[in-house]
Parts: sequence; C-alpha cells; structure tokens
Amino acid sequence: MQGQDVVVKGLGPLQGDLTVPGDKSISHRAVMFGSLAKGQTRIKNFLPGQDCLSTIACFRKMGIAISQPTATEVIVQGQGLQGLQEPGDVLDVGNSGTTMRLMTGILSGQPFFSVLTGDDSIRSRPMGRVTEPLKKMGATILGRQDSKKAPLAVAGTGRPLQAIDYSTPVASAQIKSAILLAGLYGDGITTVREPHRSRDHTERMLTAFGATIRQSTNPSVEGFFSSIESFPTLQGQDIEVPGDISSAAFLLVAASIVPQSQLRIRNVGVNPTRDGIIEVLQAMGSSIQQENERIVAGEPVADLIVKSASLQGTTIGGDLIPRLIDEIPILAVAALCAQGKTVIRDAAELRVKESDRIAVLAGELRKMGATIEEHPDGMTICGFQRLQGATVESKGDHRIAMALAIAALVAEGSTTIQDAGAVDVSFPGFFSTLKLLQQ
Ligand SMILES: O=C(O)C1=C[C@@H](OP(=O)(O)O)[C@@H](O)[C@H](O)C1
Ligand SMILES: C=C(OP(=O)(O)O)C(=O)O
Repeated sequence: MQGQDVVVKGLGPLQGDLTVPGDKSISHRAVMFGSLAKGQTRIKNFLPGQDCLSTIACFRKMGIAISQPTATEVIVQGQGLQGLQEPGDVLDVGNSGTTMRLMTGILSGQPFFSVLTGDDSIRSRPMGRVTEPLKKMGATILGRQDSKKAPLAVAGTGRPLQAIDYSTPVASAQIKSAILLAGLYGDGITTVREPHRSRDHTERMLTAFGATIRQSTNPSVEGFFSSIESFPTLQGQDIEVPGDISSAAFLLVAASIVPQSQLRIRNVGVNPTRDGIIEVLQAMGSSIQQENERIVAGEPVADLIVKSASLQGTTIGGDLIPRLIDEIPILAVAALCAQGKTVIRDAAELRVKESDRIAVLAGELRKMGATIEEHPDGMTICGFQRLQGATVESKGDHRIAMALAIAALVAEGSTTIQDAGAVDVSFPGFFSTLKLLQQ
C-alpha cells in the first residue's frame, strides 16, 4: 500500500466495539528478547506492521528460526545470549527507529561484524545518542557523520563490554533500552539515568525473561534510573501483546470530536509510562472510561469507552511529554476542535521522528485551514477551527497520515492523503477500520 493516496471524508458518527492491533514497542521487544533467550517464545497478538516485520527479518538473518503461523502469532526459537550468528548481509530496519537503536545495543555485545541500515528517514535520524554511550562501553561502531547517522557498522569482539553509569540528556526508551541491552554483555551492573521516566517495556519484559533489573522507586530523591546485571540466563516466555494505546489514540480523538460517536476499544495497554493521552484528553473534557482493568504478561490492560464531548484547549509539557510523545500529532487534531488555545512545549524530539512532526503537522494542517504557530520545541494551536478538505501529504510518516485522516473526518468536503500507505508501519487496516466504524 506504500505510496498510495487515500480519500477521506466524514460519513457520520463513529460507533462500534473493536480491538486495535498489538503494541508496536512490545512486539519488537518480544521478538528481540525471545531471540536472546533459551528455548521457545510464543507471541500472541503480535503487531504485523512493517516495523515489527523488519525486526523479525533482522533476527532471521542472524540465524534465529522465527515462524509466523498466522499474521498475529509468532514463534521464536531462541538460542540464548550467545546464540546469534554473523549475518551474511546488511541488516535492514526499514523505517523503524526502535529496531535500529535497540539492535545497535545488542550487536555491540556480539563476537561478529554487522551493518545496520534503513530507509531515507532512518538514515537521517540521530544515532549518536546511542553510539556515543555504546562506544563508552567499549563498542567499536563506525558510521556516517562520525557514527551519528546510519548505516552503522558494528565490529563486535565478543569480549565483555564495560558496564557504565550513563546519564542521558533525553528521556528516551530507545536510548535506555540500547544501553541496557548492551549491559547484558557487560562486566558488571549497567545503569541508565534519564531526566523523566520513558516507557518501561524493556524493564518489565526482560525481568519476566529472567534478567535482574532495578528501577528507581523514589524518583524525587534518586532521579529516574534503571540498572541491569550482566549475563543473566534468559528463558523463553509466552507473551500476549496488549492493543497499542498509540493506535487507539487516533480513535479516542476521532470519537471525541465527531458528534454522537461512541466506541468501546477492548484490550488496550495502559502502562502508566504510556497513558498520557488519556490524562490529557480527559483534562480537555473528553469522556473516556476504563473498564475491565487487568494485568496481561506484566503490562496493565483495560477496555476504553469513549463518547463525543466538547473539548477545551490545554497546555502540554514537562514529564507528560515522554508519556505521550507519539500521540502529539493526533492531540494537535483534538486541539483544532477544542475551545481556546492549546500550547505544546518540551517536545523538540518530534523534530527527529519519522519526519519533523512539528513542521509537517503545521504545514499539512494549514493546507486544511488550521492556524498553528510553530515553536522549536512544540506548537500553539488555535481551537474551534473550521477545517476544509484539501490534498495533504503524509511525508511517509504513519502517524501524520492517521492524524490527517482524523482531521479529514471533521473537515468540509473530502481530503486526499498522499502516501497514506505509511499507516502499515504501525496500524495495518487503519482505513478499513475507520470506514467500518462510520457505517
Ligand atoms: O522504545 C520504543 O519502543 C519507542 C520509544 C519512543 O522513542 P524514543 O525513545 O526516541 O523517545 C517512541 O517514540 C517510539 O515510537 C517507540
Ligand atoms: C517514533 C516512532 O517509531 P520509531 O522511533 O520506532 O521509528 C513512532 O512509531 O511514532
């Protein structure tokens, strides 16, 4: 579907009872940790999006047998921490920053040579944030622009890496996870400190596989840190992946802003390091309820019931940002439909995602009539805007394509979204789901 244009227009209220595809962050990690564990890992509700398929392809190239009996079921025959083999070719992560950065950490501890690359977007995203601390651990990594850009070549020696205590300036689960994964191959305890808590799926899942991980319990005194002991024996697990809250977010906003809508989205991951979107939408006046709250495979899960409501503008910044970083494109659409102004700050990270999400959102939503002021680290959005259908571009960014599609539901006339196939990266079936909910 890559490159395809899709025409979207509002057809009426959204009604339904549905699930969204499995969580992308958790699906990646299940394949990676399953490959590094001994024995079989069975993954249910795996996300068959392009990014997670890239992760499977990379581990297959390193000799791991991975079968996919159905699109959402994956079986990994793990070979243990030392069981990966030198790939015969370049490892291609496609569009996936998570694959690129977490694998750089894993590959740093291997006794072989490997090269990682990806698409145009990946080759323009910053990699120095992981190569710099990994080099401090003794890894040999070469790459473009002094190893700050992919392709990256990792020349592993198989000798243990140096365990470090590293403070990252950016709260990022990809940086934290890359270092913790290299720490599996360290000579002691590796610690990562961050300014705010980023998503903790790595810590939760690696602990379930048998790693010894400690996280700060009193951040006001200790700050936010995660530590890992080296060379644990990881054991294969059964993992049921919750629905992706980052995908559910598009439907939470759609149902909030399209009058007379009501949706029940079942089985959504509501990990407190990921649920900022619910908190902000509720603060804006959205009607969202959580039911059937439970823990599945170490992750909190709930059903979300959302109804249309009138929204108010808000201010988003600080430690909320890592808890909703991927949801800012769709929050910008919610803000366009809210009364008053919405200010988003402390979100400069958006500029180095699959696209420069601040510039692209402002540029594309303006084509639909929106008034948005760009800041280096966010934007100010004027609410209660009358949007008009237009021809807009996703710039190959899945979250931009979906945010524009939801804006199109409340615009006058129809909107053509160019390169809408990008949605397959994280939410295959997005457009057919949207259509179904409006019938
Ligand atoms: O670790 C992960 O699975 C992810 C971490 C976040 O990136 P950063 O770590 O760069 O903030 C997020 O934006 C990305 O979609 C997935
Ligand atoms: C930023 C994202 O993913 P990644 O960094 O893995 O490409 C995303 O899914 O919005």
